[in-house]
Amino acid sequence: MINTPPPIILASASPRRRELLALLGVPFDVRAADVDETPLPGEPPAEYPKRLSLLKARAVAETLAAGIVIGADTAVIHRGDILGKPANADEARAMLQRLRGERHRVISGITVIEVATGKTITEACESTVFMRAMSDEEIEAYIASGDPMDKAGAYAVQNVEFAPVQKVVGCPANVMGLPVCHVVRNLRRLGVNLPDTPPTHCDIRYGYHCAITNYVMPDVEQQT
Ligand SMILES: Cc1cn([C@H]2C[C@H](O)[C@@H](COP(=O)(O)OP(=O)(O)OP(=O)(O)O)O2)c(=O)[nH]c1=O
Repeated sequence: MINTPPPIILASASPRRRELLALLGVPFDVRAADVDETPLPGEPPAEYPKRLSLLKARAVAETLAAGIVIGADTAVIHRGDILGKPANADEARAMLQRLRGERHRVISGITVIEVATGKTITEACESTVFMRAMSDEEIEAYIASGDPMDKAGAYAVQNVEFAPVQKVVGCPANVMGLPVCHVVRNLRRLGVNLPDTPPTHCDIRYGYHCAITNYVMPDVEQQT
């Protein structure tokens, strides 16, 4: 008898997460999870994306009888404040103006749930991002492009025209919304058979790019 592997379900509406997960070369389905993303009063910024990734994965897992569900959430943290997705152009402007020329943390929480057993793993991945000093005019043009509106912190590291990031310390895929190496590690922990993946930031020093995403950053410093 041939054992069919459990389906993988990405609990996300984010096109970036879909693209990043697709790089692993395994089939998966996508189900958006609609959860309340309001931070809890006094919630430590580092806990927030972990809690939301768990909420998203659980919301989808509850609707399924089998499979492995992946939930993720990405938060930009600047001077102790959590910056989510901007609600409007004014918020986008305020976020970009406070982030320019400064460094901030990007933390993604990821949760994997094995539906049949309820086995759940939640982790966080943190990168440090240094933004370039951008002018008010550049910020206005970027807002007019519409790109900031569905991004935490109102920017996309992957936007090559605006190129808002000077340097990333840590994993660039994490900044884009899905730390792929963490996903690989945790799917394997749940017994998922994945094709070999190239070495990445999370396991060895590997040049100035992420070997899974093949995403070349302006200046990515490796972490050991
Ligand atoms: C900082 C940053 C965020 N992002 C994106 C990734 C996420 O899609 C988004 C952060 O918002 P999230 O709330 O983490 O995710 P989402 O609402 O887009 O999707 P879902 O909850 O359905 O999974 O910002 C980038 O694409 N590039 C970046 O540089």
